Amino acid sequence: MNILETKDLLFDYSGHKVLNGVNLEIREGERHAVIGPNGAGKTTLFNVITGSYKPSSGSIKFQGREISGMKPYQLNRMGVGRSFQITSTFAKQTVFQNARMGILSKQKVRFNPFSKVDKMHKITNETNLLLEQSNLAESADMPAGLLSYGKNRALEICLALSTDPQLVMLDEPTAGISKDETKTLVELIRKLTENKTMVIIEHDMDVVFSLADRITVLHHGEVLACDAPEVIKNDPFVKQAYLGTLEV
Ligand SMILES: Nc1ncnc2c1ncn2[C@@H]1O[C@H](COP(=O)(O)OP(=O)(O)OP(=O)(O)O)[C@@H](O)[C@H]1O
Repeated sequence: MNILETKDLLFDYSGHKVLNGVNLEIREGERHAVIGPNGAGKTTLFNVITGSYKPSSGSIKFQGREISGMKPYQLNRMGVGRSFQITSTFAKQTVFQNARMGILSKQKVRFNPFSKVDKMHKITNETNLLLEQSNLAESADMPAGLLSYGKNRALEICLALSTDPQLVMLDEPTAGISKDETKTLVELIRKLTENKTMVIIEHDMDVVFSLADRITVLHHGEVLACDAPEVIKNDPFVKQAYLGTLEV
């Protein structure tokens, strides 16, 4: 069953067509990578699916329900979580406070020191558990701005998952981090997205091929191919889109 489907999705920036009829099918429970050359429209597609941009036309269905045009917070409440390419954590807040925000929003409550003690206690426990699972427990009291870049990316993923979404969308989670940090982050992503559906935009092909069950290739705002990694790896049109050559 498909958890997410887009049909004939169109989007343009003041006349500059970026999504030219995207038909995407994401199966429930899979880890799905969206790849494509720079400027193919990957981030725009994410922004349209997660409600930051309204599509010019076309349909987006999440769990069978039309979500096109819904606001990001509505989609978040329905079970769609996302991370951003650019760090979106609050630098002056501690790692714990950053993580707690997501947990609070899931419970639809604001932090209030006068709230019932057991309610806040539950939220503190959940936050600590999430930080532990994300290997961030030791940095809980540190301002997020002082984390290493790699740990900040881990916090980013932790935030995307803090609302316990069924579908999590990660935009280039490993951008700008070292090979070693990438390995650690990939293992973290694998662990945290178990039993969830994940869609990831990623340029690092080692990450793509080690994580993805299926891959969609976007090219000039259209789906060029969608298949298992072994098939995509050997697709001559994909090679051409990436390398500008048809050598096989
Ligand atoms: N805010 C914007 N206003 C106008 N054009 C934009 C805007 N954002 C992106 N574009 C253009 O839309 C096209 C697709 O950009 P997008 O960032 O979605 O591609 P991408 O596949 O994610 O690229 P990359 O891999 O480099 O991140 C590009 O031509 C880009 O210049």
